[in-house]
Amino acid sequence: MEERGNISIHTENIFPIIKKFLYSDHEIFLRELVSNAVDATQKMKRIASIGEYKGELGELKVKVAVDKEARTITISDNGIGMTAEEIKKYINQIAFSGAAEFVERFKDSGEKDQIIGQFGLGFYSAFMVADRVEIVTKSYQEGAEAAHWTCDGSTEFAIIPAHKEDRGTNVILNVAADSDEFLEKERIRTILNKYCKFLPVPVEFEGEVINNPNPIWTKQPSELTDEDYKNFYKELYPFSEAPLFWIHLNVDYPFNLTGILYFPKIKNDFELQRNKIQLYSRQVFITDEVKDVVPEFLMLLHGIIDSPDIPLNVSRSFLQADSSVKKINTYITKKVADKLNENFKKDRAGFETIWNDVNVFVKYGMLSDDKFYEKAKDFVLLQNTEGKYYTIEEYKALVQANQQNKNDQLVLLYTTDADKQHAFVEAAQSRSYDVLKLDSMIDSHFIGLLEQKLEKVTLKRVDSETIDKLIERDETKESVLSDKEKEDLKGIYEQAINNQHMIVEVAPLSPDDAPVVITMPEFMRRMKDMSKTGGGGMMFMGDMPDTYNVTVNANHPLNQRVLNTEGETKTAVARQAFDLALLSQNMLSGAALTTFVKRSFELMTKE
Ligand SMILES: Nc1ncnc2c1ncn2[C@@H]1O[C@H](COP(=O)(O)OP(=O)(O)OP(=O)(O)O)[C@@H](O)[C@H]1O
Repeated sequence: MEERGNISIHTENIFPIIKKFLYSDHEIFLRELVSNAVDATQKMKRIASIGEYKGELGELKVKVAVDKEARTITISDNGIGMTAEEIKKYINQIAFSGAAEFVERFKDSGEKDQIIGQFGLGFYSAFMVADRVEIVTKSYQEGAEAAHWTCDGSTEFAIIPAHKEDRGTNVILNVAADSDEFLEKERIRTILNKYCKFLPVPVEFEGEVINNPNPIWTKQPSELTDEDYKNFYKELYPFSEAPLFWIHLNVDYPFNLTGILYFPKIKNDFELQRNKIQLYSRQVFITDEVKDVVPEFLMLLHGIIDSPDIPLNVSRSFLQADSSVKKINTYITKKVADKLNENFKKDRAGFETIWNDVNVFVKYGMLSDDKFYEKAKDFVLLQNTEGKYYTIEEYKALVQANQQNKNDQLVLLYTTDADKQHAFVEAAQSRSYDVLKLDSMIDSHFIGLLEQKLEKVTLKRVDSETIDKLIERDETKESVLSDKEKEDLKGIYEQAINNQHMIVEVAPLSPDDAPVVITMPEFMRRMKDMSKTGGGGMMFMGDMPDTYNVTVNANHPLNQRVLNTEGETKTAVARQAFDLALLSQNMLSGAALTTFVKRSFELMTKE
């Protein structure tokens, strides 16, 4: 006997609204229906395990089939099935009211783009691609009669008795004219691969099981070998280099979370490596946009997070404030820090070999998360120009005796380019100073962080001052020139250089130091760096030409010669000395270099 009825929901015509809402993400209908089928088989397994089902369980499985001729997609399972009464309750009432609620909540929301794809619409999502949906189902309960339900997405439905041998449910979608793409086998295969790859029950398509029902994150770490982790990484990212190491996440209180996070080999273009963490909920793929769920600095990691506690059906602003999301954030941060610390402690040499790959990530974490800083400060490594690694404390101890200035500040020297700044590095080494290599993009921020966190420590780039001033002592150097001679020498150089952005100063350095030294003060360069990365409200600095200090060494014999030379040669020699200083710092190029070479030949010819 056929029964017809009306689905009792208040919103009329939710179908067109939903279709419009989910326009960009129609494909999730398959995820929803396959997950329902998986749920039904898992419920069956549970019912059998507690002895409430005496019949044959069979091999629990979900099948997906496409019939292009008949224009249908069928999702079948041998799960618990439904009686006609249950269809009325679960499909007519629950599924439809869920869809109605969705429309009510989000129809005026400006955030709809963000929630699309994260909000599981459940069974109703079938109507995004089908103009008629049928359910043929038979409950596992003894003596149950099969039922056949049909609905065109409006609020009307029909149920008739049906003939079905086996327990379980077939959901048949009669694909709508505008959804032809879903009748293509390849399209269906792609969608299954995206969302269903790790569902816990075998999913068969075209005679093949398309999923891995027991992915390694659902197992205990003690059951797994390094090979297992590496193979799984390959399965996820077939084209990536092997990971450096990994963390197996596994908590069930106060929230539920499993997963594996891999440390990839990080290239400097880390922007490109984002969206490599996939979010699952009970092995169903949800999204690879895990912003807000995973701390920002951990977005560089790869892998999988699986949690039913992450609310998927809410908007982004809600997600940020959600307490389980916050706890998950804290937990992941802690696990990552602990893992790094463990690697550092267990195998210092090994840790040093991967430092190049993890340093950007660790520094990024220290900058963006205070709790991470507190843990990482004990294993973050500093590398010097000789390639040796030190922790912060080890390094402070190393330079303590020799690099304290007159104000009791420890001055840590660094280079951003050991080749270009070679003359300065060498000058520093001649005084037995140690020089750190801080040359990645993140280091300019990291330097600021160290100064802010470490007491009585300041960092200076080797070329920010002349060697005497780099680490200031109380001693004053005698000048062999009188004040009048110094004044004259300054005038000669100013005339020879003839550039208002080169500030000339005559100072008594050691006779062994270079005759002319060009430096850019640390604070000036940092402000310019900040303006380049857009921070600190220093935008205007970016447009200013570089200004340098030119220190003329009063005690160098060359400068005494400049003073004593007559005529044009005087300026030529001063200019020559200045150009040589530029040259040693890779600052001489183009026309200036050509002029320099010509002048060199002229001076040599004169001698
Ligand atoms: N293949 C199936 N076998 C048995 N029962 C099913 C099947 N598909 C759906 N149901 C029943 O219909 C109900 C409604 O399904 P629907 O997908 O709309 O919501 P849900 O699965 O409860 O929640 P979600 O929004 O997470 O999908 C299910 O809870 C289940 O009881």
